[in-house]
Amino acid sequence: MSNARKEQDHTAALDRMLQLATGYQASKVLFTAVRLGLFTELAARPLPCEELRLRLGLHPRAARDFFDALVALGLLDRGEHGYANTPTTARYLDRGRPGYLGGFLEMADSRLYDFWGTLLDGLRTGEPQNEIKHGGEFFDTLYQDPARRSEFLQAMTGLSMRSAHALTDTLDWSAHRVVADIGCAEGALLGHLLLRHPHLHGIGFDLESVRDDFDRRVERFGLADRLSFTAGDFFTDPLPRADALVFGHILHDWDLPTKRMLLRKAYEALPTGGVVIVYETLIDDDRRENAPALLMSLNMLIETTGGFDYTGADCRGWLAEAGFGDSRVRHLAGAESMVIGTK
Ligand SMILES: C[S@@+](CC[C@H](N)C(=O)[O-])C[C@H]1O[C@@H](n2cnc3c(N)ncnc32)[C@H](O)[C@@H]1O
Repeated sequence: MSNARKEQDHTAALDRMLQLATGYQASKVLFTAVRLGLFTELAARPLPCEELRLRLGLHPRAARDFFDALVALGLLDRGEHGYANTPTTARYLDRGRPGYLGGFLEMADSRLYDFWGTLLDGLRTGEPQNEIKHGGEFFDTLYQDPARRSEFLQAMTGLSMRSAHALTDTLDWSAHRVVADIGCAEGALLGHLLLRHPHLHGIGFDLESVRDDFDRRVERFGLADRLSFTAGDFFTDPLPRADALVFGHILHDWDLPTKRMLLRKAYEALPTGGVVIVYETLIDDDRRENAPALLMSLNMLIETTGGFDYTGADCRGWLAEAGFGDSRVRHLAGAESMVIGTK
């Protein structure tokens, strides 16, 4: 390799490193815009700088820099009528739209941003850095505060939306009748799936404390005759009987013995020919490429006592141990993939 080429490579790698080093600034600009409701404010029409500033209650000193930083980051457009949403922020960051993803960003800001500040402590001790840093169980502790519970569950809906759509569209559902979503949160996956596939019935299985949030969200779908909630604890209760069981972002919350236990329970609950669908930010088998999945695994260090993300090959191994004769990995959307095991 020539010296000039080596120098170019260094420069590119250095630029990338510096971009990573200041990534928290860009994150915080995005979080703050979501928290201010800036994208919702722009839903009806573009707004000139001064009007947008006044509506958001910002001091004049840095408002223009803030808005133009969002333009430079590709999160706003600016034209003759002022600042406007991009097609993507209009679709995903306007609180009035059904695809609103801001719940996840709001939670990333209000909880995770500070918790990640003590990543080093987590790496040194192996202990979570969130509300349970000084003891307690994650879901029990979080769900004691109804506002935090709802914020978390809405965040899950936002986080899982793209995979839920991909799962609905890419899998052949014609052979299935009853689908149970284990740890269903607000039930958005089942709502979307059942609207698209009218022959399906759905069971959302989650802790009793999630029931109200589930009912509130699925009411909008008008699916009361085909979609129900079963309260249960997957540590102590059997899983609902269904011919397809979905585990979305469940296994990564727990340690290896729990992951194995849940897949064994899934095997017991399914009829022959039934399927289990596990979806997450699966790490690539060589553990070099899917950075969001590896960062998600570190997020499990921050959030849980024993959770971690894993590769498709890992999951296929656990499925085989649980008795599933056949399994395959399929990409869903973005950094997420699913593993499908057939009994
Ligand atoms: C990380 S969230 C994933 C939610 C959803 N599946 C998704 O992908 O968006 C984990 C879910 O598991 C539920 N959960 C936690 N512990 C549980 C338990 N012991 N039994 C049943 N559900 C549980 C939580 O209430 C929460 O809804």
